[in-house]
Amino acid sequence: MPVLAIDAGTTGVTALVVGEQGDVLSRGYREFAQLFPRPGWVEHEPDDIWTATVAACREALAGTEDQPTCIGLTDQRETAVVWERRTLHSPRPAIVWQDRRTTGICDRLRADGVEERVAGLTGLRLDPYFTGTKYAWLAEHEPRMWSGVHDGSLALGTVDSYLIARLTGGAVHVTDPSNASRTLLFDLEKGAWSDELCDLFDVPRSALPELVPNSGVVGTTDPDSFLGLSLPISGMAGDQQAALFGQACFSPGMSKCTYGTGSFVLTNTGSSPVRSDAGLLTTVAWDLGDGLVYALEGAIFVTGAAVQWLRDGLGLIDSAAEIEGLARTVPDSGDVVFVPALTGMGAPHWDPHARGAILGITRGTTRAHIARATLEALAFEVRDVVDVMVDEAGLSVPELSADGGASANDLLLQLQADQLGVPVRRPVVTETTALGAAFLAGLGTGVWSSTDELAQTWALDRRFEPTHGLRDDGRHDRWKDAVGRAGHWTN
Ligand SMILES: Nc1ncnc2c1ncn2[C@@H]1O[C@H](COP(=O)(O)OP(=O)(O)O)[C@@H](O)[C@H]1O
Ligand SMILES: O=P(O)(O)OC[C@H](O)CO
Repeated sequence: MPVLAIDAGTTGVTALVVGEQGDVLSRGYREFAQLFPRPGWVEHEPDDIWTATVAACREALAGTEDQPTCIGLTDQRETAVVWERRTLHSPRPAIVWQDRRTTGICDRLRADGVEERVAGLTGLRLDPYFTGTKYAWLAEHEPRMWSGVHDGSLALGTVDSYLIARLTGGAVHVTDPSNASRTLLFDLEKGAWSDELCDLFDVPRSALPELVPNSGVVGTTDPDSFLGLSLPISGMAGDQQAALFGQACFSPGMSKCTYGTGSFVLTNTGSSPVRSDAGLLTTVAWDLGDGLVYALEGAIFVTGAAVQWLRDGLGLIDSAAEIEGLARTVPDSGDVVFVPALTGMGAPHWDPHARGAILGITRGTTRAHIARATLEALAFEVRDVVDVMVDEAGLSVPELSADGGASANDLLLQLQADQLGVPVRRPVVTETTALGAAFLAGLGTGVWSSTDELAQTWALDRRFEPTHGLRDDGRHDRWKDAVGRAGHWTN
């Protein structure tokens, strides 16, 4: 009884048909347009996301004889979508999580002294990253459109809610606690929308989706809207939480890092939310119907994107995969340090004014040293987050499970193990966001009976052991020094 998993990511939609052994039977993928209407603004056309979703699913379904019995959905989180309840069309593009236009709103709210209260309720920070600030911007700048949100003709939601509305022909308006916990509108401990936060961001509670658990049937696809299929939608989660689930990190203390455009480290902390004053986010991992499970998260904005910049900005490599061979032609970075703060810094520094820096260049520096310094930077960034988890939050991280596009890079994962001083393990299936969505959906319809059964499907591809002595060889101190210099670069 296979499951169709839809991963609606930031740059494209992946669809997988997943078999009962957690194996991938077929795949589909479609990119969609990234819109940059002004510097620092990032938008998506919701219709484009929907069209890419249908096309990716069509491709995946055509690739296997085994037809799925249910659907799981995971999404890029935080992105704010508005649509007409009646027609399902959007009056304006979605404002993407990467969009920085709400920096001024965050500064104003901070000056009003509400940050501590907001952080206390949500486990997040006042940062343009989060959905509530984007709604507040729409309320302020597009009041005519926003009156439709107040009068009930327009619905609000993140990409999960929007796609479920489209899949069900408008019959269902839901979200789950993992996505809701990224909006700045969700009370983390109560597990419910907060009226106080809705007032603060000028969001009518009635425009928000209904909260449902991450696993269990929430609706059925409308055959007229979705490929002639009538399938139960029975699992959903934000993509980083789905990856934690797909890595079978079901017990407190288990950690994963997804290396994509950015990197996201999540540690399962069980039924109690663990707070951080040092730059980590407290978030809902999932609710399987028996209470909230929480995670501590380090969200790093630029990691794989730095590799893309070497390819597209500098032309040092022709493909992302080439970086490994190039970096292996030198034994080390020759004292070059690259701080890839290309769009500011996320966890644990949270400095939107930081910019990238390459330090330590000499006449002997080659493109191979820059490539190696880039991979070292990715490993340092993740180490900084894990160090805060261990030193400030008191968590133990005895090993890290790696996934995502850049986890194909063996040198990166070896550098990571060396920096962390603990093993890094890579599963056979590294598309863990989609896999997690499939697991949640299959649990919701009885394809799998328990998380114990799911844990059996986790298969090791390779384990990277730390090299003795490299964690404390002085390179990380030089990195920290360089990070300090890259900070507060713009006004
Ligand atoms: N072999 C590799 N080494 C380093 N980075 C890589 C490699 N392959 C892909 N990447 C990087 O991984 C990212 C793509 O990973 P993916 O998981 O698809 O990201 P996303 O879900 O954020 O779109 C790109 O930023 C790319 O530069
Ligand atoms: O779509 P991705 O894989 O870049 O992930 C985006 C994150 O969920 C943003 O918080």
